[in-house]
Amino acid sequence: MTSDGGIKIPSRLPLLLSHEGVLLPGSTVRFSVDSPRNMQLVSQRLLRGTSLKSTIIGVIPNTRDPEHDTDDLPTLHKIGTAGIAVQVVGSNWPKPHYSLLITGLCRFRVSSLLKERPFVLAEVEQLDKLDQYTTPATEGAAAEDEELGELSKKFYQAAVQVLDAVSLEERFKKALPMLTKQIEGLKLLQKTRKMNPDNEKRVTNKMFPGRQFNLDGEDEEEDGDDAVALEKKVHGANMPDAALRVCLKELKRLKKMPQSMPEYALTRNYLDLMVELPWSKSTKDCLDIRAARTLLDNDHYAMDKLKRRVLEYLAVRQLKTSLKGPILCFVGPPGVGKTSVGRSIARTLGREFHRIALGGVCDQSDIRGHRRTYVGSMPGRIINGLKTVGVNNPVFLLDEVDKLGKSLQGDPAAALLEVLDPEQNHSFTDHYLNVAFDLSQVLFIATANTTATIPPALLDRMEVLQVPGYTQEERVEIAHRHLIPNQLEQHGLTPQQLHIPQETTQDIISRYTREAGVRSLERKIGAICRAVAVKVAEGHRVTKTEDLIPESPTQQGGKTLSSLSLCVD
Ligand SMILES: Nc1ncnc2c1ncn2[C@@H]1O[C@H](COP(=O)(O)OP(=O)(O)OP(=O)(O)O)[C@@H](O)[C@H]1O
Repeated sequence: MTSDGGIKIPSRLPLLLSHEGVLLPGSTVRFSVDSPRNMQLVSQRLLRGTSLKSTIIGVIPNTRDPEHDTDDLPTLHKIGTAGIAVQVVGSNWPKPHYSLLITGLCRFRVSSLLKERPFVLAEVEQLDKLDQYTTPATEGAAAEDEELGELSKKFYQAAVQVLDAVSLEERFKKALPMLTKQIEGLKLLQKTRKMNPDNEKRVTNKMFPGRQFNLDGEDEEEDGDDAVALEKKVHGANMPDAALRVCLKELKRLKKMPQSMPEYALTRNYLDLMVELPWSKSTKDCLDIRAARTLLDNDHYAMDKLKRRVLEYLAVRQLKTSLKGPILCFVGPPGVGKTSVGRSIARTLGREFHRIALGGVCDQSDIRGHRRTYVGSMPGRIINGLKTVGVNNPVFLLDEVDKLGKSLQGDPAAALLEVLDPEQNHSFTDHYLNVAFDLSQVLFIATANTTATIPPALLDRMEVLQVPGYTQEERVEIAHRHLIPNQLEQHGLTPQQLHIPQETTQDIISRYTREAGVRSLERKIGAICRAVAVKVAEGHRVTKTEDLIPESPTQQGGKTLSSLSLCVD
C-alpha cells in the first residue's frame, strides 16, 4: 500500500453511495446506512473483513432518494473520497440500519464500474497524496473540511463542488464563499442573542436544524456547572464512604459522557437518587408513653389487648433505644383498624409513616430493585419509600404480607427476610443502588388477614398480634366516636345538620352491613352524608333517612327503619 509518492489506497474500492453528507479528506463524518446496496457493503465487506484493507471504502455523493435505491444504479458522481471505517454500529430501531463513522483519506476518480451488486465495486484512480492531510500544516484545513462536511443539506451541492476541486487553488475558491456565509450566519446569531438571550437556543435550532452551534462555550459552562452542583450535592449528602466512592466514580464517568448518550441519563438518575436518599437524616423520637396511651385511646375504640401490647413495645423501645425486637404483625379481618393503628404508632413516636402494599407482589426486584444493567431499572419499594419519606427512621407498614406471591423472577418473601432481620438489615443492598443502606433505624410493622399464607421463615421473625372483629356494641361506639365525626368533616357537614341516633346506627349495622370490621359501615355513613349534603345544598330542612339510603333492604324485610329520623337544619 506504500510507495515513494505516499500511501496508496487499493485500486478497487467498494463504493458507499451517500445521500446526506459529503466526506472530504481529513474529515470524519457519520453516515446512516439503510439502502440495500449500502447495507450489503457493510455486512459483506466491513463486518466480514479482517484486514485493515477491508475497512477502506469509497464514499461517492449520490443525490438519489435512498428510499428508491432498489432498482438500477444511478449515474454515479465521478469523484469520491476514500475513507476508513472507524466505527460500525447496527440497530433495528426504527428500522434496520447501520451507522458508520468514516474518516476521509484522499480523493479518487472512478475509472470503471466493476460490479453493481450486491454492492458497487469500482476501479479507482487516486487523486491526492495521502500524507498531505496528516502534516500539522494542513490540520487546520482538515478541521475546516470536517466542519464543511457536516453542513446541512442546503450546502450539499457546494460541498460536492469542493470535493470535485482537486487542485488546492480551485478548492480554496469554492470553499471561501461557503465560509463567508457561515461567518455571516454566526454573526446574525450573535446579534439575535444580544437582543434576546432567552431565545438563543430556539433560534439556533430553527435556523440550523439538527445542528448545535456553540458560540462562546456557554453550554459547556452549563454542563460544567451542573456537574459541579451535583458533585457538591454528593459531598453534602452525608453518605457512608463506600457509597461516596461509588458516586464519585460515577460522577467522573458522567463528566466524560456527552449528554446525548443514553447512559448519561441513567447515570444522572442514579446519582440524583443517591444524593436524595436520607443516608443520615432522621427525625427525633419524641416518645412519651402516657401521651402515646392517650393518642391510641383517642384514635381507636376497643382493641384493648392490641393497644396494651403496642404500648409495651413502645415502652421497651423508650428504655432501650437500639431495640432489635420482633416485628409486630397485626393479623385480622379487613377493616378492623390494623393500618390505622400503624399510623397512630408513627404519630406517637413523631416518625414519618409509609405504607408498602405487598398484595400481589411476586417479583423479588419489587423489594430489592433491578440491577442497573436492566433497561428501565428502578430501585425497590424499600429504597423508594425511604426516598419518599426523606428520613432513615420512618415507620414502614408492610401491608398484606400474607398476599405475597412467588414467580420465576424470584421469591419476594426471601428478599423481605433480609429487610426484616435486624442482624442483616444494617447493610441491606438494593440491586439498583449496589451499595449498602442501613435499615436498622426503620420500624417495620406488618399486617395480614391470615397467618396461614405467610411464608414460615417470615412468620418466624414476627410477633403476631391478633386483631379480632368487633361486636355490635363496639361497632356502634366506633361509629359514634370516630366514623360519623370523620365522615361529617369529610363532607363539610356539621353535627347539627346531620344527627344519626344510636338506634339508627344499630339498624344500619345489623341490616346493611355484614362484616367483622367497620369499613362497610363507614361507607354507608359516607353515603348518608352525601345524600344529606345534596338536601342541605337544596335548602331542605327535615328529612327521613329512608329517603337517603339508596338500596334500602326494608322492601325485602318488610320492616321500616322506625328510628331513622334525622334533622337537616
Ligand atoms: N377501633 C377502631 N376505632 C376507630 N376507628 C377504627 C377502629 N377500627 C377501624 N377503624 C376505622 O376503620 C377504617 C378501616 O381501618 P383500616 O384501614 O385500618 O383497616 P385494616 O384492618 O387495615 O383493613 P385491611 O386489612 O383491609 O387493610 C379506618 O377508617 C379506621 O380508622
